[in-house]
Amino acid sequence: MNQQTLYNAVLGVARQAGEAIMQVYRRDDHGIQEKADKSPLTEADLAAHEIIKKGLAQLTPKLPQLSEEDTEVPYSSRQHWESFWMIDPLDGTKEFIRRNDEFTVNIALIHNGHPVFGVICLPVSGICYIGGQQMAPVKLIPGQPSQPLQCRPLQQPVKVLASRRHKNDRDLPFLEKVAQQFGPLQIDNYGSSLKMCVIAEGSADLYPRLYPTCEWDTAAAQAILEAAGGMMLSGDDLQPLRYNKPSLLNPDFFALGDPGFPRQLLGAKPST
Ligand SMILES: Nc1ncnc2c1ncn2[C@@H]1O[C@H](COP(=O)(O)O)[C@@H](OP(=O)(O)O)[C@H]1O
Ligand SMILES: [Mg+2]
Repeated sequence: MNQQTLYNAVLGVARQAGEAIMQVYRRDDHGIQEKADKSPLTEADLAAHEIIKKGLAQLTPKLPQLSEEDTEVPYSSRQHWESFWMIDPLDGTKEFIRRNDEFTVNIALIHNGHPVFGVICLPVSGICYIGGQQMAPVKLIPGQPSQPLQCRPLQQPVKVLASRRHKNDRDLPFLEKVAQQFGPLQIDNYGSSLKMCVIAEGSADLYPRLYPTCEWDTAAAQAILEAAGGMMLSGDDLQPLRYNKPSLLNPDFFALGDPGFPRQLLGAKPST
């Protein structure tokens, strides 16, 4: 199977997972449980996980998988993986539970610690974002021609994206610094990896994430955003986020539509 055929087949797997999620979403009862870390888990997360696991195993039997719903594999094993699938079967579980439609299916291919391909689907609308190093990034809207994704140059008012649920007391000092340089900001809130997609389609400039996330929350989005001309930089070293680390937690990061965004605004971490 050539690469484009494989990537399109992975898109099909993500869409199937989205359909399974919608079957649960339409029910009154989402089958909510609590995970060991107190975060919620629904029947939809598990149904999507199973579909993706089986679908990717059929397509690429030799490639390992790491999913939010199956993180048992120890670092001593996975550190030897050159390529693997990184999966968040349902990103934005809290949005799913609150029924605001802002949740996504995320599948990324990681190669040597970097995401080289990603697909993100929004089950409610059927919209998908797909792209990577070997595939021009596009937005797929059901019933419409595919739309190329291209980040926009930084413009004023600077449009900043933020989580709906997770905030940090370092957010405000950081945003004040950006506003001092660029003037009043426009701030929009979205759940899930959708925030990076909005930057990739050229509708926003910046998403500072100064609150923890895990590698599966960002991998697919990073592949798509980078292919669209943007960046996802670690707050630690201002280098692109890396994957398959001993800890699967991401550092603080900044998703940028314009790679020329002033580094001095990102570099000095605001005091806590
Ligand atoms: N304390 C924490 N540690 C690690 N990741 C966290 C976290 N709190 C939230 N997240 C991550 O943030 C994601 C939601 O981001 P947002 O607030 O932008 O919608 C969650 O995705 P899931 O819904 O897949 O669990 C979860 O992985
Ligand atoms: Mg997630």
